[in-house]
Amino acid sequence: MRVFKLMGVQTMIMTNAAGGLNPDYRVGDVMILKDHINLPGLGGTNPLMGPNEDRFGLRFPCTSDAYDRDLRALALSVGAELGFGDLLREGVYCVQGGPNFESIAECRMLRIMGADAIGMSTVHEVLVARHCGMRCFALSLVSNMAIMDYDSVERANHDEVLETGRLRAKQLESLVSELVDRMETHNTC
Ligand SMILES: O=P(O)(O)O[C@@H]1C[C@H](O)[C@@H](CO)O1
Ligand code: HPA
Repeated sequence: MRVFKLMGVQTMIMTNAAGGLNPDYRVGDVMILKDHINLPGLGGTNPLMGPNEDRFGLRFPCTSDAYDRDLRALALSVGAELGFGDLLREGVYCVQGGPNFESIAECRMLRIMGADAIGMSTVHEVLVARHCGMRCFALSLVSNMAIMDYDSVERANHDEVLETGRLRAKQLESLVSELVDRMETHNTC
């Protein structure tokens, strides 16, 4: 992120695959991140740990405005214009350390905590990007539904994640391309 910053990048667009926790979500939905829960961060692991690099940003950065409001609104309208507005959601992404998928009890806890989707990436990048003043937009492809039921015979697996990625690749490509075409290049932060 800091190399991008030094290269003059002002806006970061990030994508990930995530497990759906919100029962209204379906495999193949696309969730625009409006906020996150940084589980490793709450546990004391954070990419901004260590001496602060003052030339990049503040020691104690704010995260309540991590995901740019204008870009979120633009993505929703672009998705609607492209004809897949019904797939689009806005929600809270929770990051865990991985590489294992979550247990049933963990999924239930995360849902109670307010997470709509669970994954293993993106938040670290967002924290460093925001620390140095870059505008952030991120979306999650709901590649699988988290297992919440002890009677379920389903198992989270990476093959399903990859398969859903292939299924939605073209739509996500057009969404991101159109977003890039239309977004203002100036940094509003
Ligand atoms: O897009 P990311 O890397 O967050 O994708 C998720 C997390 C793991 O890399 C993988 C697990 O299936 O998908
Ligand atoms: N959990 C965590 N990370 C993920 C998942 C999941 O269910 N799906 C894709 N990445």
